[in-house]
Amino acid sequence: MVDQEKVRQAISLLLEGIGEDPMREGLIETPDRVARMYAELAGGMDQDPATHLAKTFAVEADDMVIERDITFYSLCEHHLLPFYGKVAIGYIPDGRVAGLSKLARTVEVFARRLQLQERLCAQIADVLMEDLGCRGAIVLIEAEHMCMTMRGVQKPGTSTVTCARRGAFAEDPSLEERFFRMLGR
Ligand SMILES: Nc1nc2c(ncn2[C@@H]2O[C@H](COP(=O)(O)OP(=O)(O)OP(=O)(O)O)[C@@H](O)[C@H]2O)c(=O)[nH]1
Ligand SMILES: [Zn+2]
Repeated sequence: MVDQEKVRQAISLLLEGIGEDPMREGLIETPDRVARMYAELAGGMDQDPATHLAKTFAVEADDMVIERDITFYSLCEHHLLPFYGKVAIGYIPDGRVAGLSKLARTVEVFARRLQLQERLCAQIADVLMEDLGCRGAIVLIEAEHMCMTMRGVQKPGTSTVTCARRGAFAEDPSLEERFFRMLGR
């Protein structure tokens, strides 16, 4: 749970720290705005991803389901700067499928917190295995990290690709190949 009062105090101090006057007109409401912003950007910490995957639909076939180009925005835990990009999820159902929107909602739960791209990828794959109860899951994330573009090493255009494979996808490389073929990669 984001303690908005603490964030307000911290932002006021931060403004002083960078040599600003937190009482000047343009900044007077900034601590409050930023506190509300963090409640939104870190709001995933209060959510249980299992709730989105609790409701499922029975299916006869166990064909691969892919949802691609799920846009996300997260914050890197090292610099508190955004990293953002797209997620592709593939899974092999075990008799039940999730509502399509619930995959994107699951991404949101884990993206809306301080993250590492690798952990974001792994958490999505794990929850699909545990809470959807599928036979296999694969999660591919391609993202740009602002801590690598606007500061530090300053390499705009660099993208980081991570992939987590679970269950059938970890055991059978042909499934992974099919996933990438279906994505057109
Ligand atoms: N593996 C991984 N690294 C990340 C992620 N986001 C940011 N980083 C990296 O975290 C590292 C932190 O390195 P440090 O040396 O502790 O911090 P720094 O001095 O600010 O590093 P520079 O970014 O190289 O200036 C950097 O290499 C970032 O690129 C992520 O999602 N996954
Ligand atoms: Zn970073």
